[in-house]
Amino acid sequence: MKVEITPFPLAGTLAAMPSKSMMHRYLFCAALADGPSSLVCPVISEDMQASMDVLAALGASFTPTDQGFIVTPIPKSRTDHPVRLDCRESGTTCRFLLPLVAALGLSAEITGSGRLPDRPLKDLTEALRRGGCQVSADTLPLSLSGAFTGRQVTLPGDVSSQYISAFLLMAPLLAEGLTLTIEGPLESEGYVAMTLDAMADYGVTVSCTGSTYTVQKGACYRAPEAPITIEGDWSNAAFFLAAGAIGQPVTLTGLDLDSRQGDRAILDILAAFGAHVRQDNGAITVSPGHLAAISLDVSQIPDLVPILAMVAACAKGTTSFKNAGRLRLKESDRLQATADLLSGLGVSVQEGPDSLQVTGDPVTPGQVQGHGDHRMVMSGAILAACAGQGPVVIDQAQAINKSYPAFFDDFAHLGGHYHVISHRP
Ligand SMILES: O=C(O)C1=C[C@@H](OP(=O)(O)O)[C@@H](O)[C@H](O)C1
Ligand SMILES: C=C(OP(=O)(O)O)C(=O)O
Repeated sequence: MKVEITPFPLAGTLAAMPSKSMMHRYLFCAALADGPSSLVCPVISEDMQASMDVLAALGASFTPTDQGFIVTPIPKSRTDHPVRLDCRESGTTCRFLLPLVAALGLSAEITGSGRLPDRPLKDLTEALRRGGCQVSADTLPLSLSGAFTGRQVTLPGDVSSQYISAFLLMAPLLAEGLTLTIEGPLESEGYVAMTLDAMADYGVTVSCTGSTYTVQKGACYRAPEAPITIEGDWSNAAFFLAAGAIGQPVTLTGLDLDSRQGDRAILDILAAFGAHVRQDNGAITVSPGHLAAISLDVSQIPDLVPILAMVAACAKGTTSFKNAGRLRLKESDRLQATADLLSGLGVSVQEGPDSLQVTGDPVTPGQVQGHGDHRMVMSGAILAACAGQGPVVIDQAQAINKSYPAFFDDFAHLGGHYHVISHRP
């Protein structure tokens, strides 16, 4: 899909959509629980659906309710036939799935699409092999068989936190429990905290000493009686909060200020740029200020970088993003894609191996690539609407469905002007 954005600042109030990352975690916990549980999540993105589909292929079932689903867990007795599991483009689904299949002792063919087959899995596949599994390759597609019999795992902290979340999530299925040690600094730490929170809501306590996590023998996921409501998504709310910083005031509701989501840092960062941030009875309003360049270490907040780079394009001076190397491992090479998008719209940008420097400049009209990446499309749309000086065309805009299917509806709700030029992917 190709869309054309005509400049017109966004303004008004919006409800945050449910967190994709939290939903993935609750889906996996619910699918492994000792009975059915209810998840309240009124909007389902493609990535959430990918997790639901692979869990359904393993035997879980999802019965729609008014606002979400009752999840009936994977039965204890399962077929031994190899299953085919398609993770589509969802890195979280894929990383969470591999150790789960191994813990269940199943055989599976695991596939993915888009950029997922190019994204790294090696530390995960090697850990599984050390635990006794057979894994045919270190990227998708791959086949996996043999039960995981390891009792301890060591994983790097600086490639993907999803590896760590994945082994923690499967640990309660192991008869002897699991000790997981993280080597080196832990990046994207908030995502591991989110995993621990979801596990705790399903009755599993993980102890942590320094960089070692332990799930004790006998741990077991217990279905909570009360429905679990998936909290608002800070990573996606960030697009519209940023619109508030560079255009006109925007208010978001449904976000938890005490959330474990690392991307709630968007508020402090926008304030550091010079935007005005106000909280009032759970509603968060961001209004423009005199934006000036800042310097950011983004090792804990990789998903915020594309939209923050758009804010930087509207700030006086040169903003630098450092420790951004893992952005190259996402749905696109997001450092290159961000640099391409900004330079395509006349903004000065310098890309380093793991850094980006963006200088505030007028945003010219133009045609840019969405790189098949939801966060690139949404970033480009916000910049074009709030700071553009003429129409901006973005291709592959259907990528938004990966995390935020209602993005353009919400964009229009806030007054944004877009029209679809072509429906072809
Ligand atoms: O666990 C998760 O839900 C995620 C972890 C992060 O990945 P990395 O830890 O690989 O950086 C983040 O970028 C991704 O969008 C979602
Ligand atoms: C990187 C992302 O997700 P995943 O790793 O699950 O594909 C994302 O949503 O930006």
